[in-house]
Amino acid sequence: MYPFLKGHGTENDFVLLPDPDGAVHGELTPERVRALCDRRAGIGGDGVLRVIRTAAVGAAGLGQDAEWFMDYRNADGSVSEMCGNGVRVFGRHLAEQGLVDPIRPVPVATRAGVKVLTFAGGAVDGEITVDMGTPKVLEETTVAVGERSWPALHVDMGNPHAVAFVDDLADAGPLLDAPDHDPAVYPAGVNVEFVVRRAAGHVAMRVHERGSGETRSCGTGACAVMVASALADGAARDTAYRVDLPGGTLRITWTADDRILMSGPAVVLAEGVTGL
Ligand SMILES: N[C@H](CCC[C@H](N)C(=O)O)C(=O)O
Repeated sequence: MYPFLKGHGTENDFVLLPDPDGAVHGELTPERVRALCDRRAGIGGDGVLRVIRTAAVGAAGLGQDAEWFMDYRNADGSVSEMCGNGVRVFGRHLAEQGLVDPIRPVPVATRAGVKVLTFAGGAVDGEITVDMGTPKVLEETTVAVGERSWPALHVDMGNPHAVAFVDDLADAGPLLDAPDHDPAVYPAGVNVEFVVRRAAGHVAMRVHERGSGETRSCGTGACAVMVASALADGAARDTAYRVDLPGGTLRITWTADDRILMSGPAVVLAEGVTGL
């Protein structure tokens, strides 16, 4: 039997696997990840966060100045470079276990480089702000659901996103399958976000996540939505955007020195053991 915990950030939920030296869980096969994320026969989650020391993770961690590495997997077992909601839950777990001190900024290594977390008021249960690094704004493309298609902006947050503005979030339909996208633009698949404007500096979105389907929230996706919205609005840097998702709200700022800061909650709600 193996230890696990369950957590979420704005209802993007994860199975956490404590594995500090990589000796507990062995190889995290896609089959095992799928079994863990299965909402009927497993624990259930949009993804898995393996909590492992950077020194134990091998090449993916090389050169990263952080003690802990977030080994993220999507619910289908695929590997992704980064998970914004996941890294907040990851940080909350480390702080609750006394493995990091929330008084000081906490660096976390990922496949998209080191992300630095700041706990509001230095409190374990405080809102967490993540420096998500510099966004890459790439080409205009299109996405489609059934007969309907929309222009979309390719934004890379360490993982790939396509952001499409719609008149009504219901226009995107049931989002049961991945929206059609250009494989030449997204050879490794894509997270697709649909966004509507609510007011100046305030948007609402839905997301179909690569490897997990439609989720209640996507942190990197909310950052990509904010970037596309700020560009479309001609917003000044350091303008804070409110991004409403089905699972909650994230606050996102694009700084004058070209970094994206994402603030939001993180909850670890259960722990147990599993034979999966
Ligand atoms: N499905 C995404 C990874 C999880 C991103 C999302 N859960 C977040 O909070 O950023 C991908 O394959 O790039």
